Amino acid sequence: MSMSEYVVELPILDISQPLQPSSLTSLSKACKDWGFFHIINHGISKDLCSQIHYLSKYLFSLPSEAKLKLGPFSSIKSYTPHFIASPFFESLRINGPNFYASAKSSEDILFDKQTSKFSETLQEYCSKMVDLSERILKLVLMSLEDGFEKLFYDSEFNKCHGYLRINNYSAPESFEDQVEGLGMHTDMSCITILYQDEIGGLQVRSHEGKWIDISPSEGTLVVNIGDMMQAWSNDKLRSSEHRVVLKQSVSRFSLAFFWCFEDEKVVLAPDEVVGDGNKRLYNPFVCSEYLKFRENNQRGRFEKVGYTVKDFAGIKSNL
Ligand SMILES: O=C(O)CCC(=O)C(=O)O
Ligand SMILES: [Fe+2]
Repeated sequence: MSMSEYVVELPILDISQPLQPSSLTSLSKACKDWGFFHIINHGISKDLCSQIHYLSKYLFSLPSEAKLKLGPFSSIKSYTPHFIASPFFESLRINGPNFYASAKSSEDILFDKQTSKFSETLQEYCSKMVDLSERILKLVLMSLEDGFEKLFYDSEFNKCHGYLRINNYSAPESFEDQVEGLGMHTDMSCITILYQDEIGGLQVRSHEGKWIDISPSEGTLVVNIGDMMQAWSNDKLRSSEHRVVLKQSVSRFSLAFFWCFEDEKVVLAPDEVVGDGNKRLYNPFVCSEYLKFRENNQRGRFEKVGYTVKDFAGIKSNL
């Protein structure tokens, strides 16, 4: 077996300029095979990411009692403490469309009304993410077939909304080589845009079940396809299982922006997307029903996610 079987070259799209046909071809292949690709020249400065990292570090360093005022059993529910996703993972959620207001309601509870740039900074980051999500989604549609972005963006994706998860991974002390910071899962979004710090540890699962590193690279953001797009595209786009592994004594930080269909959306691949003579692989389903399904299957289990959109809405005779 040669080493090359373990290495994957994901395309790096320069999204500051129109994509060349060859870039569209590699985008289309990456979305089908891996559901992951990279973007550069995206307009998110290193400084903005460092600022959020710095402000978040302070936030996560607060005592648990303070953080637990933000959830999961409080009315605001923006905080996910350790031992829900994994012993090493905690996160804060910022909801759109008014990201400022969402960040501010967490900030006011945590920071005792003292002024910080937390909400302003997150508003800036998230509004840029909204803009990026729209542009990237159009490129993904275009990669399915030229013209699909015009045919489907406004009719199918105009009510999409976004939310950000600020992910903080604490350093494992254990002497095992690999500890899961976030177990294997698929994202429930249409697409996810991820900033990861320089530590690494994000891995995507190949069709054969091998874990492949998605290494960080400065100035690069990771984009991945979520379950909603997998179902909507009738499996022409892949929502891959991925996870985060941690190194001993090293903490890690990431920002995951999820761009999603509205809750009441009925997800159904259009005929043009399924294509003549192809079988439809999913029954239509309401977005919020799938979110509920995942929540119920996930609660209290941090080792594995076992259930995806295939289990929920996949047409059984095709499985
Ligand atoms: O922290 C990361 O790099 C990945 C996070 C992730 O997959 C998620 O939040 O869904
Ligand atoms: Fe994820």
